[in-house]
Amino acid sequence: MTNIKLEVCGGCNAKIPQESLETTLSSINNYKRDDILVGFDTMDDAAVIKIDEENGVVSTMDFFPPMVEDAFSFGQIACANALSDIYAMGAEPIAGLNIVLFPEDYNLEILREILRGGADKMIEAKASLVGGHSIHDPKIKYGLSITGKVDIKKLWRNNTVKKNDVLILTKPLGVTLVTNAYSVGILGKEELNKAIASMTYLNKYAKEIFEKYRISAATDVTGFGFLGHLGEMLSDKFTAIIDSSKIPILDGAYKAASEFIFTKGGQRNRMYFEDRVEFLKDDFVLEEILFDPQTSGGLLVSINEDDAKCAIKELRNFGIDANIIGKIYNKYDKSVFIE
Ligand SMILES: Nc1ncnc2c1ncn2[C@@H]1O[C@H](COP(=O)(O)OP(=O)(O)OP(=O)(O)O)[C@@H](O)[C@H]1O
Ligand SMILES: [Mg+2]
Repeated sequence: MTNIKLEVCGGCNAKIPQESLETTLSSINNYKRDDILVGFDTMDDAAVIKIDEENGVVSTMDFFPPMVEDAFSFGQIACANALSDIYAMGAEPIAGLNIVLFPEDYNLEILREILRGGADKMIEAKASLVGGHSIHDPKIKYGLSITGKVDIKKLWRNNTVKKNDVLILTKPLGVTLVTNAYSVGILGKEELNKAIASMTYLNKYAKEIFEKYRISAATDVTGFGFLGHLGEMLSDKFTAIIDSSKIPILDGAYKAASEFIFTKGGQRNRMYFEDRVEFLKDDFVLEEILFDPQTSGGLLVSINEDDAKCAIKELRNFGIDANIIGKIYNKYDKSVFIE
């Protein structure tokens, strides 16, 4: 154990914005193999390689700077976040490689704690750590590349929502607002600990429940915020009407946004997406929460309306505070309406 506190500067708030990523990637030449089922062109959560008519290999990587001071918790969060993209594809994680950037003059006890945190979540996921890569760098960054497997007929893509489906979100929003508000003394340990508990919670459990139902599309809500990731799901073909009163929100997030704890990532997300959304309510604080970048956020799924009530019941019985938060319609002038 170490009591040394990490410098907090990141999580998914550190991600390069959606627009910059899309324009940069679209200009890169790429060799197209027939067995690549999902690449980066649809901005999905992970890549999928077809092995045969039934089996696919799923591959993803994620790393970022710390968003909490405690090294063990940071390791847990980074690993839960990396695993999450596998669950968002409806897949099962098999193996992980650690990605470590660590300052030359830092106490190695800190690194051990970060790696212990990551290993703890790999064990919970029943996935094996099989290696990694470690270099010196002026700022700590940690994450994993995860490989998983999937039945390709049951693969969940991010942009295949169906009209009349409803949307379920499995974790509360507001983690970057809460962690930033804690850093400047506006919120206390109680709110921070709830945010950490949410970020370390594996999406494995929600995924295993959703597998029993008709899911047409899924993603995890991370750096581009709830609205950015919802936008990827809708592409330019569908519109969602969201009932904001049903959106789960972390304790303290509303207070943080009311006290003008605006995050850089949240402002970037707003600039990218605000033209596609109509807020039917006058609530600027709620808007900030919907644009807030999430680290290790919940699954956002598009599910058959007839299945949704049973799925919600099962999620709640399991202790996951999920709600039906909206519905999918044919494309209207805006992509999202917030009621
Ligand atoms: N430098 C890069 N080169 C090629 N593809 C990239 C690069 N950075 C991101 N991508 C791809 O862009 C898409 C969107 O990336 P992004 O990191 O937002 O997805 P994600 O892994 O679902 O995010 P998160 O881990 O926050 O859930 C993914 O398909 C990802 O593989
Ligand atoms: Mg993702």
